[in-house]
Amino acid sequence: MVTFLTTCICLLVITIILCYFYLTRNFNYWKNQNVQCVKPIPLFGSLFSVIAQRKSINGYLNFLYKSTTLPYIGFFVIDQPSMLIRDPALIRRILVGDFDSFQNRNVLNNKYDKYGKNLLSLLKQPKWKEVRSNLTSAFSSRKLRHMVPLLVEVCDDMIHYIKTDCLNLESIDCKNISVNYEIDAISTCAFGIRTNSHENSEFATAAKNVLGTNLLRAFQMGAHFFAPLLVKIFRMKFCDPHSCLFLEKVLLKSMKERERLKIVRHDFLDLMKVIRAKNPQLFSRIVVYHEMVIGTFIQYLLGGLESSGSAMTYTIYELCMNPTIQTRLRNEILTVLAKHEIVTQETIQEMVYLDMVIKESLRKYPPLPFIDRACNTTYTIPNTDIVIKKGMPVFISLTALHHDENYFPNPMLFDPERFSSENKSSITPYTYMPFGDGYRNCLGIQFAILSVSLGLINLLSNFEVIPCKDTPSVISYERSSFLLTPLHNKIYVKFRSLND
Ligand code: HEM
Repeated sequence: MVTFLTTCICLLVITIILCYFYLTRNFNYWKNQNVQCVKPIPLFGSLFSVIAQRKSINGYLNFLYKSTTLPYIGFFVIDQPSMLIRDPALIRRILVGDFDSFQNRNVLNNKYDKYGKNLLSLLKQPKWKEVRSNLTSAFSSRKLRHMVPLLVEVCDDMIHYIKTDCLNLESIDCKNISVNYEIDAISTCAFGIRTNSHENSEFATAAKNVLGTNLLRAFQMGAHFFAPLLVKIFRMKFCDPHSCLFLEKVLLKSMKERERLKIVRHDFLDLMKVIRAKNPQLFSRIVVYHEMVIGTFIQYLLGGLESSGSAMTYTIYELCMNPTIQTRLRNEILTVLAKHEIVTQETIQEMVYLDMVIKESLRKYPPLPFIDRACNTTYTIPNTDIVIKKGMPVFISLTALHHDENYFPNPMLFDPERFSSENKSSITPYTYMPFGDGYRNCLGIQFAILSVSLGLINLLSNFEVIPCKDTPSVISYERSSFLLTPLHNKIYVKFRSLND
């Protein structure tokens, strides 16, 4: 009995020692190359504060950025050496000049994940390039022109909802209104599905739950970035499968209906038919085609609803806290609208101050607060001996760059003048990138700006936004989210009719 117990203890000690050596095998990687780095802890790497939920991943990258003035700093994602790039010139190389060495994101693309495997943002080369070039034309200026009247209808739903349900409320969560508006905007413009998410629809709930709202979902998503082994072992999914299944059924029903009635809308679904006809070998099986369409539908919702919804929310919040800016913007909107019978893309382009306000809002609050790339070759940082090995992730903190006093003096001040025609040329390249940059930047930039602009035009020409008792004086953020999500995912304001 004693021998058995001794053997067990010995085996346990040996296992612990082996695990220790395995988990710490890379811990000298940066030290050996004389790169400043954060001291790692076995099992957590440098991410103890993130795993313990003391900091969000965005908060951690921000902290790393501020902890040095050097062009880069090393850290460890569990056992994997990783790097935060601070220097704009090196950022430019990674995103553009040396893109061939940084074509993929660090996030895992899991072949067992029916919905996740077709998300463009998760795809790896060479499939990524093929899909991206096919999808790019969905957002051409001609397509966007067709979308304006559809977006106007969706704005009408939002304004109607606020007028009938919100005006006598003391506080209204403008995040919920903005996200509902964006769900309707993406669904109608890209897929011809007319939803009214403000009316508490099942569709809106499923769309919001794709990313998930609870801690387990946050963990599963985070694991795709930081613990791919766990994803493989436990066959985790990037998106919530129940919500995806619901959305799949709605989409397939809408596709069948369009086939039956021979409806042509020149939207994303029609574009997918053209792509299929041009690439029969790619979509030889209907299941593959459907998976691709559904994957893209979910990608647009994922890419669009939280980020565009947040962009609109934070802009509303800043306008609420800065009444002078709000009045100036409303005056511009009303003056331009008075000159035109209908709103078109040209009408929106005349609203120069609106563009400045949105840009400043995306600076102060980049909805996707960091971007990442995985090195796909062995890369030596130019003019140094520092090697980034194949497979190593590099990160760029958008929040940290956007809030860097050296690039944006008095960074916490909401000042749209930074983007006036006189001032914008003095912004250092690669320090302002709310949509990322380079070949793998955001696919939906123009659509995002169009939908946020139209949403704000309609809100401000109907209502005044004022603070209420629940409006925070400074915004705090959720620590479990990798997006820039406000605390409890809510921001309260009050809407007052302009006719009062
Ligand atoms: C204000 C709103 C938005 C913001 C701030 C935003 C921001 C971003 C950022 C920072 C990235 C990563 C870029 C990089 O790694 O360099 C990204 C990627 C992406 N975004 Fe957006 N986005 C917005 C709206 C949208 C919309 C409306 C759509 C689609 C309808 C969309 C679709 C995508 C896709 C598909 C990708 C992945 C592109 C690829 O990997 O090739 N985004 N977005």
